[in-house]
Amino acid sequence: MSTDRIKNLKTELLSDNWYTLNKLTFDYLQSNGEWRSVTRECYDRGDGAVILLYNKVKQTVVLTKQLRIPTYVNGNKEGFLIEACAGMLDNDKPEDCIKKEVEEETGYRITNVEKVMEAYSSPGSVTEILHYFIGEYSDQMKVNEGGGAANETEDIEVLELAFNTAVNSIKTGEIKDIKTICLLQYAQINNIMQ
Ligand SMILES: Nc1nc2c(ncn2[C@@H]2O[C@H](COP(=O)(O)OP(=O)(O)O[C@H]3O[C@H](CO)[C@@H](O)[C@H](O)[C@@H]3O)[C@@H](O)[C@H]2O)c(=O)[nH]1
Ligand SMILES: [Mg+2]
Repeated sequence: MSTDRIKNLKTELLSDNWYTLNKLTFDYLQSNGEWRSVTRECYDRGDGAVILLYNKVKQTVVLTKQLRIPTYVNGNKEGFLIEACAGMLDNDKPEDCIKKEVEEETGYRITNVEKVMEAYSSPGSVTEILHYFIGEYSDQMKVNEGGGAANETEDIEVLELAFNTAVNSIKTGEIKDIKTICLLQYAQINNIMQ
């Protein structure tokens, strides 16, 4: 990883308690032609995958609701967040990861998923790139209650909402998660419910 405008990149570990926080120091060639020394903290939690589960017949989507403590300490009163099903890749390919997460978190066993985009989640400070999928679900695909993997400490509520209600919840502020907003708007723009 090198460009003509970055040199002498040094990485200093600040924390590897759960994920990895590094302090990066480098020389940066500014647009005005001068080199400047820059320091940035950079949090590495690995990459992730997210999916919008949708049903065209019922005009519904399946979302999850769970405690997200960072939102609790930043303005989210009860601390719970409505999100599209998502998980961290660990060592899986994005497509395998997301199918596994769907079954663990929502209880649906789906076979077909479509990748629609990938995007950095918070590029000023977090390394994560997120792989975005959509996938159709039906009642017949339900194989368990969902709620999260048994060996993890997840406590996830599964929500089945009318697509229009979900989209409207962006306006009301009830849905306030960026990956979920991206997928709901992707669905709207591309008319996937039709
Ligand atoms: N002990 C401990 N456990 C943790 C910690 N951070 C996360 N975990 C556990 O690690 C697991 C992560 O669950 P996943 O379903 O794989 O990930 P996610 O939290 O849903 O992440 C998804 O959404 C994030 C937020 O948008 C994304 O950042 C991520 O890439 C992914 O898409 C959960 O059991 C969670 O409790 C921590 O600091 N300590
Ligand atoms: Mg998850």
